[in-house]
Amino acid sequence: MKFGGTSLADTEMIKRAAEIVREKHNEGFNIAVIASASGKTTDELIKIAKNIESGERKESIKILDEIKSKHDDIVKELIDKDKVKKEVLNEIKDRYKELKTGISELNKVDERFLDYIMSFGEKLSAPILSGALRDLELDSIYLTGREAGILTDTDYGNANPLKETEKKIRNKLEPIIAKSIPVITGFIGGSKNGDTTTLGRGGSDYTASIIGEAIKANEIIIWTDVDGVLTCDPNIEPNATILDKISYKEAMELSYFGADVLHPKSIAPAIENNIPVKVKNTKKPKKHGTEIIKEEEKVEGVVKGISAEKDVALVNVSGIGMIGTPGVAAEAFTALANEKINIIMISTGSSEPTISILVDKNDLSNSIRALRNHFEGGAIEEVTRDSDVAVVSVVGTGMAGTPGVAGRVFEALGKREINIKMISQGSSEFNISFVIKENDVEKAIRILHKEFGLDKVKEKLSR
Ligand SMILES: Nc1ncnc2c1ncn2[C@@H]1O[C@H](COP(=O)(O)OP(=O)(O)O)[C@@H](O)[C@H]1O
Ligand SMILES: N[C@@H](CC(=O)OP(=O)(O)O)C(=O)O
Repeated sequence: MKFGGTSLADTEMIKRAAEIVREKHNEGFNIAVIASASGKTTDELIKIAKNIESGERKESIKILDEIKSKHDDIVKELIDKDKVKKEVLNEIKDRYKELKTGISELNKVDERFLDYIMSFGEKLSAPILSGALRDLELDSIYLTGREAGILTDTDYGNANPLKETEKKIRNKLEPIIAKSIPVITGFIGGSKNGDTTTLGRGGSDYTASIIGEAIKANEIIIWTDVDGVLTCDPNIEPNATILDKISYKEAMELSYFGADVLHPKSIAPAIENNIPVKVKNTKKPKKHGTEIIKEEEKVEGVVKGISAEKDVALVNVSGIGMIGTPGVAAEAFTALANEKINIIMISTGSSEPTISILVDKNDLSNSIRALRNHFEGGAIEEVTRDSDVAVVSVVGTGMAGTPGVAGRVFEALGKREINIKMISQGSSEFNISFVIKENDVEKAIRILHKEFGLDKVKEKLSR
């Protein structure tokens, strides 16, 4: 079971989370619990890092003090047993002192130190949730991701578990789970050289599936603040409806292109072992939520969901000299790969020789630099950027082999004057993704949600 930041945001929510764990335990299940940082703590920790960078040390200590007192207040209100309360408050005090010392000793925040700072949110919330379980007379211990066996590479900010992780987790957790309920920090791991690493924003879902895979869990439950995976982001379309069942593939596509409710990497470990992933609402544990499984359920409307990602940018590489010059695309990809830049989407033009490459917005400057450096003086005449873009993805396994879906998508958008800058459809045909102006995203999602009747499906969202 993984509880997201929204599910651990305050005393009331942590109480609910602990009750959910108790109920499942009383049904006879062995459980490993993964905790995200409480509420927006990770964002606050990033602010600390930014303040250190800009020399505002006083401000960073002020934010740290606020984080400490917020967590202290939760513990005082949440935990009744004096012994447990003392243990958890001491843990918070120790972590506070550790980070305060770290802050006062450093002037520059490199990516390694940023991971160290960001890890403190989970290091504060997980002991609290474990304490809440002990307060309910359950046997529980608190572990960091590293202590649980998550060993990663040193790709700070986006670390990947090493091969030996699976066995390490199994050896460590199996004996614990048999007699206790471990509460493990989500999002963080440790490298071989002893550094703390993080798995990418929203990465606690990934921790849950890494651990679920290692201990061969019967199911992985992601507890969050909505009733499940919805047909689209409910903040954009309030008529979003709940998807009872979706396939691993559909969940991967929706999360890859912006459905925050799941981390895109969290599905792969579940697929390997065919472990069902459930997404449920912490405030309404009795509701069925969404079940993510292997089997594909084709729905009548063909399209199941729509997602969008705004943190992207387009890089265009163009020049007459590219015509008939083999290997230009390969060179562009290599230049980006050498900088560890992930290519989200590509398209090529023939009348105007252009290669358009969609990358993460954070990678834009590095992409431009890498391509200009590589191609300067050669076949490429121009490397330009367009950061006023977003990618929208229309997903549904039933789309494969159903003619006319793309036609409907683009006709509906064309009629409402939404200009398409780039299109991609994989050979699996259950996903059409396209790039539009950032400002058009909300409008496009609402148009397509209606066009494919997604607002008419079963249940509406309730929070
Ligand atoms: N297709 C979608 N289905 C469900 N939630 C979505 C979707 N797209 C975006 N979201 C957003 O994701 C949020 C849950 O993710 P997140 O804020 O990371 O929660 P948690 O703290 O539980 O990890 C929801 O509150 C919702 O606003
Ligand atoms: N706390 C981390 C990891 C995480 O997964 O959080 P959440 O479950 O609240 O999305 C973050 O904010 O990125």
